[in-house]
Amino acid sequence: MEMTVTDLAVGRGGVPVLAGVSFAVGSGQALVLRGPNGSGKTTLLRTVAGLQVPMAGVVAGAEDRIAYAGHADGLKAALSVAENLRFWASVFGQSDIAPALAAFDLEDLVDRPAGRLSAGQKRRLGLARLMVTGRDVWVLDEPTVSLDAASVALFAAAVREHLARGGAALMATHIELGLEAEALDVSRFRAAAARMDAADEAFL
Ligand SMILES: Nc1ncnc2c1ncn2[C@@H]1O[C@H](COP(=O)(O)OP(=O)(O)OP(=O)(O)O)[C@@H](O)[C@H]1O
Repeated sequence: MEMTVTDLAVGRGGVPVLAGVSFAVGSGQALVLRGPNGSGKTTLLRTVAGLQVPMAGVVAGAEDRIAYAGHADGLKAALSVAENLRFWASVFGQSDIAPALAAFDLEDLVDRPAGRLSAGQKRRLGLARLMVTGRDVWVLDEPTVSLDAASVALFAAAVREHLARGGAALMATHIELGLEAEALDVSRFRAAAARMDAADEAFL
């Protein structure tokens, strides 16, 4: 399994943000996107995950294989931790939620409604959902936001396990996860229109 991104151009509100982006992520590999705030990491991840249409280029090899976790947790507040995970497992045709509960230290919280979890607990539940999708390619936008050091370590272990099983991960993060991951700075793909904007600002 390999996801290839070829000459991709992505934008927000019709304005090009990145252009000419090419990379590949295969089984057992992680690629970390770097770049300053506003450089286009979220826009790129959303496009790769199929949540928005590319302005040009192709994403191949990942059809129906991507599990996306973005800034919004997307949890159902009235459902318990276990019910949230069971719901997502059923959507993806899976049934076993026990490994996900264990991996993200959620076993003591199974019956608590998601709406009454702390921010870090919500994030752990949001990430645990990745494990019940059964999908190969995890596309993650700032997955460690709100996580304490112990939870970051749980997350890193879950990613490592996913890679060891032949999965792949593409993520934007400013945190060092201790993974053997390649890094790609998206700044070098900044689109021409975005550069023009910056130049205009500089002259004001
Ligand atoms: N909803 C939107 N409509 C129009 N422009 C947007 C929208 N969201 C973001 N942008 C702009 O698109 C550009 C890229 O934003 P993006 O969120 O992809 O960057 P990022 O690298 O993920 O930033 P951060 O590190 O702050 O999360 C920025 O200039 C931003 O202002």
